[in-house]
Amino acid sequence: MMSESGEGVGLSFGDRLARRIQRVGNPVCVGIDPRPERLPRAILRDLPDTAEARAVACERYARGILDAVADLVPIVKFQSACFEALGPAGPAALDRAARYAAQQGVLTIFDGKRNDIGPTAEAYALAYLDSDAWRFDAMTVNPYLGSDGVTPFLKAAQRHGKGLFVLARTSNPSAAEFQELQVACVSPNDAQAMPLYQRVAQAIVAWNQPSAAASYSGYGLLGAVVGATSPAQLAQLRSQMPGVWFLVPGYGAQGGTARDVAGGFDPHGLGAIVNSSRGVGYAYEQDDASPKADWTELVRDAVLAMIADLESAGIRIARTT
Ligand SMILES: O=C(O)c1cc(=O)[nH]c(=O)n1[C@@H]1O[C@H](COP(=O)(O)O)[C@@H](O)[C@H]1O
Repeated sequence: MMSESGEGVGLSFGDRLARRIQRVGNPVCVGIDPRPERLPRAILRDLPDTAEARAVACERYARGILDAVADLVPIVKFQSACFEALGPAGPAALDRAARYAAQQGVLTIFDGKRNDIGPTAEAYALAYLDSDAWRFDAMTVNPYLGSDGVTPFLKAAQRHGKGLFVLARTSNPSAAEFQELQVACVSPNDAQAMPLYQRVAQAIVAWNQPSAAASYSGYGLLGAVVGATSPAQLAQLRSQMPGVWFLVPGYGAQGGTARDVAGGFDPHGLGAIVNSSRGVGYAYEQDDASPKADWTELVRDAVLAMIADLESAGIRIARTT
């Protein structure tokens, strides 16, 4: 079973992402993180005060964003927490929105940062990658439990041409608390200490190697999440992790700039997707006085501005047809 997007059906996730980025000519990932209190007035107007109504409103918001950007960007990322926060109706709204995204031809990431012990990870992999229950092209995974917690996702992703983005060096203020702890490897031959995120990066490279070697683009099915808020680590990891896609959150609302993310790309402008959720999805809040009637036009303008900003930092991708 491959992506419903029809984008390069038959190709691995790494190749499908490369192809789609080259088709649209930019590496922007639009984050869809709906917060009921921040939805556009046009959606909030006459909204009944029920959980079901809020979930339908968030779905309308997600569809509005997709209508505005699906032809512009390679990929979108749904923040599961924002839908789960709406109660039982939230995940159902997420499912409808994700299916709509697939119909629009844009690739999709389920951002739920899932993991558990092996057998439970298998159940998560069954839900998000193996079965028809959810239709996403990729998902985020937390590697804290070690390789037996990641392997079920890896195997399911391989079976179905899907992708994984594994947390490596996250964008949040406390990221260094554990991720930069110096760890020594168990083998006495390998006594050199390194930050924990570097050890995770090494594991990601090893897990990714077979699919990268078999790909056309050189990029495998695994990605690493590396925040825009640590540009030095991002650039260092790029050189250490050839063939691994980066999902780079933290641009915009968290302070990351185009210059900060530039080190995440390879010389061809591939290798990374840069996420912006609030900076794009709530662009209409900045511009209440805008003569543009439709909030989705302001969201589209924000994406065009982000693309131009990334280009100004040298992130350019040659378009292919
Ligand atoms: O995996 C993620 O997407 C993620 C990892 C990380 O290190 N930092 C991070 O911000 N994210 C997610 O990326 C999005 C960032 O949102 P904005 O700060 O509004 O652009 C949110 O959905 C976060 O949960």
